[in-house]
Amino acid sequence: MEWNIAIAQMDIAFADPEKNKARVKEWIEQAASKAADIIVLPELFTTGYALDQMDELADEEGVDTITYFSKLARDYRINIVAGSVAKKTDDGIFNTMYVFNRHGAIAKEYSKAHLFRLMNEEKYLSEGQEGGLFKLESGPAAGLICYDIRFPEWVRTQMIHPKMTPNTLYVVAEWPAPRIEQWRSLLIARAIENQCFVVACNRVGSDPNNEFGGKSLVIDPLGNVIQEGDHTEQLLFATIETDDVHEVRENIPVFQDRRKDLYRL
Ligand SMILES: NC(=O)CCC(=O)C(=O)O
Repeated sequence: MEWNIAIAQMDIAFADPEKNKARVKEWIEQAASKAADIIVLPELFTTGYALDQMDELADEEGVDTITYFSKLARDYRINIVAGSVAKKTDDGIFNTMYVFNRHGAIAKEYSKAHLFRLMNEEKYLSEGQEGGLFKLESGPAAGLICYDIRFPEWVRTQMIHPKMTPNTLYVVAEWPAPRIEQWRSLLIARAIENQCFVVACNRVGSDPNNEFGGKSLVIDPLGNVIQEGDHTEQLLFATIETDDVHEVRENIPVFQDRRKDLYRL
């Protein structure tokens, strides 16, 4: 299926959810006006890494995020990978991705599984316990949040689910500029080893602790970069053909050739 993607490579106003939500609405309007099927937003796009203010800023049970983005998805008939937001629950605060389909229904809620100590996440946030698989009209997909991409075993766990093999990985991030080449290499590796598309949205700009690197990417199942952002705010577009995944997997049948007798995954 031909699938038109928009990536909102945005700056994030620190600790200012209302400003960020208003800004994102504009990106969604623009993406929809250019016939995008889906728009992808960055990690913690409502608050940024205002971790020590999360008690006040985090969205109680995600209600505000669900109400706001479900309506936008429906109004603009666009699927939304709503990056991630801080979600407050009785079990702690999670770094949670919401995916809405174009009817406004929640297709997925996924909380970041691997917390990034270098940015103090483990001091303020709780770890997600479940995988990121979901389905849209374009077929099976999976969500990953930033540091998650450093764990190929976690990505592979999603890919070998008995009921569906994602054709696309959606990655949302606040990845700092000094390690941006690692971001690029890791994403290309995940695309090649899993023979799938990777659609990755990183923020730009800076907060009190980090400068962020942009370089949002769309990568095909052979590892070719088909769209790439620079380090400025921009709405990026790409069209992918999700059926290409089948040809690549037939040509080099990595999933069939796995030695399940030699390793556990
Ligand atoms: N927000 C994050 O998870 C950042 C991950 C990161 O920078 C890394 O190097 O890994």
